Amino acid sequence: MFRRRRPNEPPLDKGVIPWLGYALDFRDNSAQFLQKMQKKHGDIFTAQIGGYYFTFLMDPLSFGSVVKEARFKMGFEEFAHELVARVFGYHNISGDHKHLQTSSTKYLMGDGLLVMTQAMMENLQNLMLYSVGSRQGTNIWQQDGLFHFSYNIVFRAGYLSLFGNESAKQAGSTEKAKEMDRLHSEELFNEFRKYDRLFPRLAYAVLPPKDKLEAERLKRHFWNKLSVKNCKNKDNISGWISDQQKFRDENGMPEHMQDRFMFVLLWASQGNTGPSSFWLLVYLMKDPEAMMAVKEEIDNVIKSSGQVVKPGGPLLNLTRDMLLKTPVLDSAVEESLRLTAAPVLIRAVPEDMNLKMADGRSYAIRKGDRVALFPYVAVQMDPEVHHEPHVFKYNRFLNADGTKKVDFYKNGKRVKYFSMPWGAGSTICPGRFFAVNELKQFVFLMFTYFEFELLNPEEEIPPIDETRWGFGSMQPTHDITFRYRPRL
Ligand code: HEM
Repeated sequence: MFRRRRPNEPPLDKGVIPWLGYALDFRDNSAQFLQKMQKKHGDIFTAQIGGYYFTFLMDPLSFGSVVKEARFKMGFEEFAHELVARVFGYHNISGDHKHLQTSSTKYLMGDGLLVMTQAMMENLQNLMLYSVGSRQGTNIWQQDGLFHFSYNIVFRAGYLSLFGNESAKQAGSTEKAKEMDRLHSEELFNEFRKYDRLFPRLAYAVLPPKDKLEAERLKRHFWNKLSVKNCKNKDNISGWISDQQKFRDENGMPEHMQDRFMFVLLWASQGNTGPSSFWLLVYLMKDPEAMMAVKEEIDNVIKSSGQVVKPGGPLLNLTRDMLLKTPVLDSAVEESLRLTAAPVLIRAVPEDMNLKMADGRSYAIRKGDRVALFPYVAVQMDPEVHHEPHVFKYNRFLNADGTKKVDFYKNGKRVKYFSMPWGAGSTICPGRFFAVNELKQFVFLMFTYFEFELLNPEEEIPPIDETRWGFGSMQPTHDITFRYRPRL
């Protein structure tokens, strides 16, 4: 209450409500709140939010001094453990964050990614090609919400690829096991969406009692469904999941706590990619030139792999190698993430320290405070860095010679962190290569196997739901209807 700004500290704004400070403004619309504060105080300021003092750094040229500062690492872990305990009921053991990183490098990148790409392909094909009946020779138009459709398919395929398939032996046959995969992943998705809707208010600890009970019920549902015991009966469990279980088991973690961790992993791995696949598709569908460029690239990649996808023929074998030959699609993916992925990066300050800005200014930051970056406002929407930042330009991240564009400037200086959908530094999303792969596989299959269009081509892209800023991929306020039918 008595805190005053000291010499060399950033501008301090405590708000008018004691202790709470700006908690409500931040919760209701973090982006708008930060834009207002940036206008009032400039590119660094300290705001009181729910009893904590957060120093927001809004100058992207200075992001390196937060992202690369080793002293923030410990602070982040403490903060993350607290949040995970509150929202998921999971209590960590020593070394488990480090192990998650090592295991993610092994199973979600490099050679591990080859295995995951194959698994994802098989699961996507099981869900997408079966559900439209293309194998049954029908080609009638079907209608769905594009957000629901994309999230549903990408969530379920991602979940099955990581957590494993029904055992063919127990099911009696491979076909029966595939059918069971389709049914139970659908059920899991429906329950997940209920939790997903409660999530922002759960994270801010503002759920009314009835919803709190529902969140508790859902958590238990997932602990049970994803339990180590149930996992043991699955086929094709990914190394990522089995390695996490093995590590915790060997380090004496009780089984019920391991079950809880499985839900943390489901959340981290499936909460963002589905919504992102929706934004990618909807932006492409509203931009005929982008649509054509991506379609042409996909057709060429398939053609040069020597495959012909035709009715009754073999399914498309989309390899990791093929997915590496798509600069246009890569740029479209990056652009849609720039527009719709909006994490807040928070670091706890372990000791009094100085934060150096790119222009030479230096600010004193107090022990116990938090430092935060919100790249969405600070850089992804900065018109100086990204011309017409609200417009989807599928080739924004493409040079004229077809290589990836990485040169973006502010005040004549090169901006290293020009878009940060994955966070950065020691906590950067370890699933990012797998996630981009998933998005591209989904788009490849949509373009290869289906005709699809918005039911009303004039309908605007739905706006972003402003209550979810800070949690990763944003979601739309409402769905948009589209129709699709098999090409083959
Ligand atoms: C479009 C999809 C995705 C987006 C936008 C996304 C974004 C993020 C962000 C912003 C963070 C926090 C970074 C930070 O605080 O600095 C994160 C963490 C994480 N993500 Fe992702 N992610 C996506 C997909 C995935 C997938 C598919 C997986 C796994 C298969 C995954 C696994 C994780 C894990 C385990 C963490 C925690 C890392 C840690 O604590 O060090 N993510 N993700």
